[in-house]
Amino acid sequence: MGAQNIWNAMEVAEEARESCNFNIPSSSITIEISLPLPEMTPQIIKLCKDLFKKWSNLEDSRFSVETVSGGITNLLLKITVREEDGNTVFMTVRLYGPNTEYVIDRQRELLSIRYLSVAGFGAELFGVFGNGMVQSFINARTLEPSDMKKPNLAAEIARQLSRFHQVEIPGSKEPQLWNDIFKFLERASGLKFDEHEKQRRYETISFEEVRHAVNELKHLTDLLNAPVVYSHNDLLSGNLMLNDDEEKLYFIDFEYGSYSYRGYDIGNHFNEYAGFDCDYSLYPNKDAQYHFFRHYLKPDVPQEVSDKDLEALYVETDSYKLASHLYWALWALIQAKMSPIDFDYLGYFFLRYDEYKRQKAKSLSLVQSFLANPHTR
Ligand SMILES: Nc1ncnc2c1ncn2[C@@H]1O[C@H](COP(=O)(O)OP(=O)(O)OP(=O)(O)O)[C@@H](O)[C@H]1O
Repeated sequence: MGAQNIWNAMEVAEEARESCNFNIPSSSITIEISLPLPEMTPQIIKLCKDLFKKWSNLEDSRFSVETVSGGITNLLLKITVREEDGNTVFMTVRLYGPNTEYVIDRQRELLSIRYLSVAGFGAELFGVFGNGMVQSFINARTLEPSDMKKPNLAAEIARQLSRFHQVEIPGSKEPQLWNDIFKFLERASGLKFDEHEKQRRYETISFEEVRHAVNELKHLTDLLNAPVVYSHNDLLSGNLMLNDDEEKLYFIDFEYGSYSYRGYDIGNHFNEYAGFDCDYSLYPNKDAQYHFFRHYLKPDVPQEVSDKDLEALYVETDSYKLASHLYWALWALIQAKMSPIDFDYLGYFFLRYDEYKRQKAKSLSLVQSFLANPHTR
């Protein structure tokens, strides 16, 4: 994962276009992400004119550019274009953050965006350029962590996730979870920090122990033969948007999407109930999980889901939630070294790894007794 250079977006666009037969405008322009907005604005306008030829003669004053979010990973801008016929177009321009190619496979992302947007998910892709992409602006509010547990919203997220998991993305259907975790582990275990304090904290980590944890969990979860689906893999509140008037829920941000285990996507989502403070006591209880599973497994007739199917998905989700802790813990270590963002990524590693250790015994014994009981399978 992430082996390609982000600057090969043109090749990526070409490949996506060829394989999907979609016509995505592309531009070779790259935009320096660290520029202040007033200096960046003329370059963004130039980019829009280069991508969308119908605007090439439109006056610059008809474009306005504002910041939507500095995100943890990217810079997102809102572009408003007032066309001469009175029509107004709203778009977003996303600039990839520096070094994000170490944890994000842009080729995989771009291909999936195309197919997911055709299936009705996320923003529409309008164009790609050297270090980013242009998409439709979604008129909706971003959810808060506490929204996700509201029964109506949880049911809607489950229904949408069920549909999302049915989308077929061309290419290999091999689950990527463990490949990604092993790649992260390899990278994360060979880091060196310039700052003494960071290096000291990093050296307290036993990678032998982490490797053992990964192998043990892989071995056990493999025995579950969990269904493999196209997974979002980062379904946190910030990636869920809701238009309250239309009661329409949007999944956004497919940067981490890949074929993976359905229980992983759900367990990862449940871990996000912990919110920005990482309060894992907010992980949904069994009743709340069953509510979600019913709407996920049988969106039209949730009450008809069998106890056996509920229990199986409960065990699957509960074991893969551990994999989500390991994944994001290792991701954080790489970010601690690579990301220019001032965030305590090392601290985040310990938060996720410690939570894995806290949950491990209970979750592993649950899956072991499930596997040992032929009636549950
Ligand atoms: N197409 C869109 N239309 C309107 N708002 C959007 C759109 N895409 C993203 N946003 C808003 O910008 C925020 C950040 O977007 P996104 O999660 O894609 O960026 P990111 O840089 O990957 O952030 P992070 O790394 O924190 O997840 C979202 O939470 C949402 O509020």
